[in-house]
Amino acid sequence: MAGIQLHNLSKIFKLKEEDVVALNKINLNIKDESFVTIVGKSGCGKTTLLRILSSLESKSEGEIVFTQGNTVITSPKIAIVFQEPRLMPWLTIRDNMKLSLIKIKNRHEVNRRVDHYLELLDLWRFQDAYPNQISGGMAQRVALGRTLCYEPDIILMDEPLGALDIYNRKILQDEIIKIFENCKKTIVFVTHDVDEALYMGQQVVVMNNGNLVNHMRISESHSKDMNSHEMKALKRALTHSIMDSRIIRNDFSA
Ligand SMILES: Nc1ncnc2c1ncn2[C@@H]1O[C@H](COP(=O)(O)OP(=O)(O)OP(=O)(O)O)[C@@H](O)[C@H]1O
Repeated sequence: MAGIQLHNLSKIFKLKEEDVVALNKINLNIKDESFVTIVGKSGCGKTTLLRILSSLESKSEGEIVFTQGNTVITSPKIAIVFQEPRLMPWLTIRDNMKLSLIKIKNRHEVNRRVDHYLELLDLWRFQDAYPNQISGGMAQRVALGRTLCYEPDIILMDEPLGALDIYNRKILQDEIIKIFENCKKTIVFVTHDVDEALYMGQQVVVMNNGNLVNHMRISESHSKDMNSHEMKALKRALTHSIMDSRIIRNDFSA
């Protein structure tokens, strides 16, 4: 497990005509074993942040510090789940899940992990099927299983449920929460959906135009009633900060 501290993190894309500030000196502290959701309009910098955290993109300025308790660590295991499951069509579900374990030579350990996550994600019956024989929701569950097999310290999720219908979305939301509670990972989950951000996160971070504009801590329990007065009020406040680009805080490191 690992925590993440962002210090004045910036990303500027240099285009021919102009510079695009995708992240503007943001400061954020994500604690070890916490579930943080990031919500904001399209283009506000959510994906850029995840891509920098996972080293798919370089930062322009600032610092990222990974921690374990009070100790700074250099290279935590980080995995990313995308909106599309990105499965290999010529491999079975079982073999797709093994892909993240390619560096592990011990076959017993590989099978132990794959068996464990096939079971946990209720994919056991489908282990010999191919991706074109399963539904979209199930394919995303396989993508999640492949990530969990890797046993990362930090899981970054970029709109992982965005392509699913509302029913499968709900089921997977609860499964991801259950996995978080069982496996105690640090999860950073990006979504456009305010309800999803509130329902899933222990903390919700709002981004707007490359800035951090709000940071809410939600009650510890994940059994949230989205129709309660408290959640409705939080939803109103979140929506307001997503829509109002005048508010800029950028420092939520405390
Ligand atoms: N490779 C790139 N080159 C130039 N500009 C980029 C690049 N990637 C992202 N941007 C710009 O950076 C800003 C943030 O983009 P980003 O994809 O991080 O937003 P987002 O919040 O994830 O959007 P969405 O929800 O639509 O995925 C946008 O203005 C985008 O056009």
